[in-house]
Amino acid sequence: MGLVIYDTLARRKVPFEPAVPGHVGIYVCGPTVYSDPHLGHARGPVVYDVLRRYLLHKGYKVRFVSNITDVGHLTDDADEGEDKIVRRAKLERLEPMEVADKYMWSYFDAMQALNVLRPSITPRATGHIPEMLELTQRLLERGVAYERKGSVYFRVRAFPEYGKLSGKRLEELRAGARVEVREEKEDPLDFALWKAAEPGHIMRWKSPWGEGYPGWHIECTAMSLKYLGEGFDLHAGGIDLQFPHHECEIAQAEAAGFRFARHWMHHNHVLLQGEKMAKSTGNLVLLHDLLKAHEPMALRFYLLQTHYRSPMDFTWEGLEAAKRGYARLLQAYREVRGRKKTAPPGTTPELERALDALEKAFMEAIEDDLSTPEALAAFFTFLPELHKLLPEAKGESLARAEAVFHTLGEEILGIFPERVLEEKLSGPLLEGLIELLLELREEARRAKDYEKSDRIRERLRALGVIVEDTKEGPKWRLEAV
Ligand SMILES: Nc1ncnc2c1ncn2[C@@H]1O[C@H](COP(=O)(O)OP(=O)(O)OP(=O)(O)O)[C@@H](O)[C@H]1O
Ligand SMILES: [Zn+2]
Repeated sequence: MGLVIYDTLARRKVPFEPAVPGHVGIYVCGPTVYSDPHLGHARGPVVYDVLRRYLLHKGYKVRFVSNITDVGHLTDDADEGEDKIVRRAKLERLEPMEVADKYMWSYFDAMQALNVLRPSITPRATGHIPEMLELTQRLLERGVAYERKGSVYFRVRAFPEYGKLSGKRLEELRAGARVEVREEKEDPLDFALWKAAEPGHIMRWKSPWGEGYPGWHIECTAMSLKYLGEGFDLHAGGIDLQFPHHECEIAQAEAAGFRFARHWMHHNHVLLQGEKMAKSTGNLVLLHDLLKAHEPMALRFYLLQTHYRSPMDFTWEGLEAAKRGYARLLQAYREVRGRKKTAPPGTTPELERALDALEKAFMEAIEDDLSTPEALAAFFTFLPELHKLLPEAKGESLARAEAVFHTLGEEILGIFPERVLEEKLSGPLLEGLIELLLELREEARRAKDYEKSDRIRERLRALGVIVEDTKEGPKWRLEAV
């Protein structure tokens, strides 16, 4: 495979070679489902969807695991604070699982609209408590974890490689660490694997150390190892997860004696007015609002216009520009399809050469650390050439052009689902056409051309549109059945 990715752990671009030939295992940290998703939540799924689509195109079998966090993610991302789901449940007066389901489906709906392939497995944290308990137990047995008052903490001191992913140094972290209110930890850097449930805490499970609930980091270690096995190919997520979440995931897995992910990828944030778009701060644009008002594929195109490792500043002007760019591309694809139907047989050598150049530039871009902006640029370099050649283009070359649009645009980038190619007449257009026919019919009646006015009414009736002449003029309705 020619793919090279920037591996956060190696701190450089490395060839992406799966451990088992022909198979790729990917784990992407999914959302904590306590509110509706914002645009930032779509970036990772769309980026890793392109990676997955590229691998599928290359013939790999891909197992793509992306979890749902429905317990254990606390409000301050550390070991204090309230569970995000529980807090929302109190606010909305719902069961915690009602909150989780409500926002999980809200997230899935948005992902479907964005043409993101469904994960092969979507494990929920609450469905994997036994696996987390087993891993915690194993860490205790190996002396890298300890129990205090029903909670179990990971002993960071016992894992000298802690910090290798984020490049953070233990002394600096320790100097900057908050001193915990409860003096349970041996070291402020230690983190919870299991937390004792306080009286009244709703989400709780039985454990060897009393009733409690899991820490956020242990979820992903347990679920990724369960479904992808030791030494799986890729673990990915947003850069905010690099530390502490992913650093802790590595510590838990490796201190337990398991080989963990071979490669790590992190996508940068979507920003709004220079700040991270985030539900916790309310600095956001909701995905559902965007998807209602704008073509979802233009939104996907917008996300892909920035390289995943660069921050992306969301602006309304940027979105409008992306819509125009996407429309140009889609229009060209539709024209190719239209012309192909009537074109004479044969090939057009210049078009063949332009397609060769497009395919080469596109694949080089994707294989160079998933450079979707350059892959899109390759299309825009191709467009003027295409428009020049279209009027004279021959059938076989047009058929190839259509296939190239499909392979690169839909199979790999996922921006041309069947839906956008159908040039369907929509409601407002059809209503306008009926109104226009009724106007012409009125003109015919005024000119006493009854043969024409009756013909219009009969033809409409045959199509299921009933025209009635009333005192206020002609009215129309659709036949009930
Ligand atoms: N603005 C953003 N841009 C890109 N990715 C984001 C952004 N915000 C969150 N993510 C990513 O979305 C995934 C799910 O995030 P999660 O639900 O844990 O977010 P959160 O931290 O609870 O919410 P938020 O950060 O919005 O307050 C993570 O991989 C995270 O990195
Ligand atoms: Zn995770």
